[in-house]
Amino acid sequence: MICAPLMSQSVDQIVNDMYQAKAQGADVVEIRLDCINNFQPHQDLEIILRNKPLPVLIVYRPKWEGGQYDGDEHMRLEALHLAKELGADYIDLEFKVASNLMEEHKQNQRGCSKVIVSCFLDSVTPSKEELSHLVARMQSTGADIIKLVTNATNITELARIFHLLSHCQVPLIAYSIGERGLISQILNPKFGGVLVYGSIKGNSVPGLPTIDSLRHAYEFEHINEDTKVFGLVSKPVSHSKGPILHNPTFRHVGYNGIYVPMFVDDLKEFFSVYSSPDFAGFSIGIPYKEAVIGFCDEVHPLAQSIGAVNTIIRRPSDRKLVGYNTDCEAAITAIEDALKVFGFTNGEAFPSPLTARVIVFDIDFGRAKSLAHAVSGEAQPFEDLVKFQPEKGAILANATPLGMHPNTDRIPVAEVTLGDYELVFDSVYTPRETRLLKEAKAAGAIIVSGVQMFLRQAIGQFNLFTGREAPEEFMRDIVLAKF
Ligand SMILES: O=C1C[C@@](O)(C(=O)O)C[C@@H](O)[C@@H]1O
Repeated sequence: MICAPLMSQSVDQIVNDMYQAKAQGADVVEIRLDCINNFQPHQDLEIILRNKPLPVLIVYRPKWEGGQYDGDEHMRLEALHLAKELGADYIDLEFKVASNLMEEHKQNQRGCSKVIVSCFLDSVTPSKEELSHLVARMQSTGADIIKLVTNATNITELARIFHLLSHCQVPLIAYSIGERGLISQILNPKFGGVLVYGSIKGNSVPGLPTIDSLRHAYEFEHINEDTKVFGLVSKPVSHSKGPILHNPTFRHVGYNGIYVPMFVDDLKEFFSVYSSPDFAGFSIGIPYKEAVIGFCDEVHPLAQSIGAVNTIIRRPSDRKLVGYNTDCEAAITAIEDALKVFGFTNGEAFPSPLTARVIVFDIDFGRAKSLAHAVSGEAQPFEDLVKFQPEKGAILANATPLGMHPNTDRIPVAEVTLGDYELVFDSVYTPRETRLLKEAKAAGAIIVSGVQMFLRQAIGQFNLFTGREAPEEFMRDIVLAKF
């Protein structure tokens, strides 16, 4: 189930939000009474519960547990009792007070709300043993459902939450908030969680995905214990459009897979913790494409010669991590295809753009030299790029993240020279048309967006991930419609 937390300050707005949550695909709404201005328990609860279009979970969070209520504790608990009497489907009791209150709750026969005993740990996720002790203590309160939330500082902590979810005997809501915690929410149904939180549009709650992304980008309802997990290992990772391309494509071909963003701080720790066959493959993004080679058991010769891996699969026969590079062909064919469209082939076999004279600029001159050496080109100092005058008809390729969201006003070369390029290619794909491409188009150059490369590298990845032929037209249509 997806639960929408509603934190509006007025009761009218809450009623409105409940309907929106339903329309967007929530199964339950959580009403945060502590966020309501001048809250009048009887009157406000009656309006909310009389108008509920979905099951309602009532939370009245005190300041000592991260909420906004700092009034009298007795009145707070009274309001929760009242919510029960007035027909709340669930009420949330903080673990710190739950043991004293559960007896009272059980004896109070009015209303039939289920009780969620909750605990928020604003710290590193505890060890497996500590977590299971904590859950056992929470369970002993007599809770119907247990809720445990942590604030992960590293994606590897989430494995402990997955372990807890798959071994717990009582209904459990468990996840971690924040960018590093995101996959604990998305993958919840795979490991047996009963409920995750998703915010309604325009009302985003820090650290939570939106209902829309759970329903549409991740197609949450299709995830089950057999779902194979694929992820983009990167830092940062939230800009990636991989999920909105790979997930619908998995569904389209009937493959039980899910593709998620993985905010990774430490490759070594990551690969040692997520070593089960459930984690079947990875895209590798900035800044790890070179370093990740050291964690592959085998590397395809092309990727080896490039010195960069952007795709890893865990080979099912022996679980070995095998690294590939789908970026290289994607970049070259994106440029070649654009040149063909503009009639540069004359019906003859078209030579690769890389057969031309290659000049390499890099802020690290040593790296520029070694790349230039590998492609029989020449390196020039980065400082000279601003005054670099290309030959007429040259191709410019930006292979750096410069101009990528959020620093979209950056441009790597002097604008006055852009008119001298026949074609300008940008490997950046967020935004679709970078400032470099806009200026190049205005100067009359053919432009090739990083989206073209992104699509082609993703097609290559899909083939490797699934062992099936990627539905290229389908993927192209998604890119056209959604990017
Ligand atoms: O460079 C890219 C883009 C990417 O990092 C992403 O943003 O989804 C995914 C990588 O596989 C690919 O090589």
